[in-house]
Amino acid sequence: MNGVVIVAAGSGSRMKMGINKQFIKLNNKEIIAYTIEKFYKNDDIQDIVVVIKKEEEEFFKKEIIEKYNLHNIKIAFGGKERQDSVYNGLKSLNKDCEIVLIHDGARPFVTKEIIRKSIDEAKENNAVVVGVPVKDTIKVVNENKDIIDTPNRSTLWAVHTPQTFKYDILLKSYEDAFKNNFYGTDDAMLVEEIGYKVKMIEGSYNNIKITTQEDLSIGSQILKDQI
Ligand SMILES: Nc1ccn([C@@H]2O[C@H](COP(=O)(O)OP(=O)(O)OP(=O)(O)O)[C@@H](O)[C@H]2O)c(=O)n1
Ligand SMILES: C[C@](O)(CO)[C@H](O)COP(=O)(O)O
Repeated sequence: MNGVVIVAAGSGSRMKMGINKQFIKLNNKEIIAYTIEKFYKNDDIQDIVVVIKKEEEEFFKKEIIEKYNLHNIKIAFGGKERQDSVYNGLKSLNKDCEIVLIHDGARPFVTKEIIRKSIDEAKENNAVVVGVPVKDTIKVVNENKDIIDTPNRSTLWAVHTPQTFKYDILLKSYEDAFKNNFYGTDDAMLVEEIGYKVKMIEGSYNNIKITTQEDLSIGSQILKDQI
């Protein structure tokens, strides 16, 4: 059985619109509704957990679950950091979950192909993330903004979600991380920390995370192109 944890319990502080960015509408539909539907209308996925803020439960049930007729979606509640939210979602998955995908609620442009490829590769390789090669030259700077390094661009990828794992490996990585008070900025970091290899697979430059207001107009354009 394949399950997905969709994390949507952030605050959207960089969006600066005073609401959880996941409830902002793009072309008349909420961002989180697009994201859930990518997994809901997908035969490769049998179990869906959406992690939300406790105080947004009523709104989420009425304005997303009921409005878009979504059945058998499980709800878990988020924590302080993204990592806490993912862990709460992981614990709500069906006990016979073999492959788990972790996906940001704020990445509505994930495709069926990316989901399929992630599951196939995770079965072979235990742990995989999607990403894209960076197009810009990346500089490392110090606190004074002096450039201190220019890493070789051919080794650099920007990492997206889904990040996909054999369930047992991811659960163990999360348990160890909390034991050691280790916090990462993505799921793969926790798996790397306990010594597993994580494979990168090429995703799409359109699989953006809606983070700032600029991303809303980019997102509307991607939607038009996808229709
Ligand atoms: N405690 C948290 C923090 C983040 N997320 C989710 O993780 C994803 C990626 O996080 P990010 O883009 O940083 O979202 P926010 O935390 O909402 O945004 P910001 O950092 O601008 O406040 C989002 O779908 C967000 O809802 C979550 O479920 N729980
Ligand atoms: C997991 C992630 O989507 C990879 O890019 C990202 O790290 C989560 O969001 P944040 O912006 O780093 O909080």
